[in-house]
Amino acid sequence: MRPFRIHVPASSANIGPGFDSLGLALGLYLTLDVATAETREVVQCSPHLPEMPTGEDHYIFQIADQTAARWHKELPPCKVTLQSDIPLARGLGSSASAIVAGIELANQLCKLSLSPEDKLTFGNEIEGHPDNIAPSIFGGLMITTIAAGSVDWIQMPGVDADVVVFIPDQDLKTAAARKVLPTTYSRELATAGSSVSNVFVASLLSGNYPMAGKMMENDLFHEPYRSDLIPNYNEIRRHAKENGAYGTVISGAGPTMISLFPQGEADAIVPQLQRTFPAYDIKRVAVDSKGVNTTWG
Ligand SMILES: Nc1ncnc2c1ncn2[C@@H]1O[C@H](COP(=O)(O)OP(=O)(O)OP(=O)(O)O)[C@@H](O)[C@H]1O
Ligand SMILES: N[C@@H](CCO)C(=O)O
Repeated sequence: MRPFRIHVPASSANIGPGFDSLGLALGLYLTLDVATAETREVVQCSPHLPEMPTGEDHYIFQIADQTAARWHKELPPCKVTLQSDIPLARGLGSSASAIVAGIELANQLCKLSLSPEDKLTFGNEIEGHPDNIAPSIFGGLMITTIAAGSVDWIQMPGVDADVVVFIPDQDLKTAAARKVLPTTYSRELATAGSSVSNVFVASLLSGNYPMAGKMMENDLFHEPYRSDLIPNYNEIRRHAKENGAYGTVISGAGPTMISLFPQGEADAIVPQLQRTFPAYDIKRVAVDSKGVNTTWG
């Protein structure tokens, strides 16, 4: 087998009112270098990948095994060297990137010829919602739903804005951040919340970013319940707005926050934001437009 490399982008889900539906692929990557070996082995070379099982039990191998089994194949042994720019449990889709990596690993090793739709459907079954899985597979801005009985999606190439992330030095597991959400919403709230989401997506499509920013900051489905879990939630939103941001929201389930700024303006503003919030890693990140990508050595 020729060695190969799998590149999977990070993602930011929800983007405010698009709870469990919207996700943007980001130019931070989980990278797997895969080579022939007698037994399974994982070598991790990144501070973002802390203590984890390095053999049979590694999460990515578990997903690859499930994928192979689903298509009636067995995963052959291999050595995987992992590198990652994606901090774990920060709201940047690390779990989805690991799931997509496992699916793609099985796809290549077992020659499954999976389509992007196959990967999305299976990845969504594992993660339970498609808003991180879809951008990690396709790239760009993904608008998804599972409400019509399948995973249906529309892809936009990206956003005409600069994306800035505020990554705190603490984690928040998605499961914990989902526990604080209501199990049901009234018709009044669901109507209002989905109307905000409708206007948000329409604003992005029509290029009305001031309106998009206003809608971003008016989510009714998750942000009001999670804001107390997010350090400096109000301060970051206010400060970003004072410095020209269209809008700032929780990235995924948090605790990272993400802002959209007018295109070309973020690089000048980031140093000032970093001085105000020194405990954070604040940076402009590109939007990834390719999604999961395999290259052969
Ligand atoms: N590269 C990886 N290898 C193995 N396990 C991983 C990897 N990346 C993520 N995980 C698992 O996923 C968990 C984090 O998933 P979680 O859904 O809580 O956060 P997230 O995906 O980073 O954030 P969000 O879903 O809000 O964007 C980690 O604690 C770890 O168990
Ligand atoms: N839509 C998900 C994204 C994080 O996995 C949530 O907000 O819980």
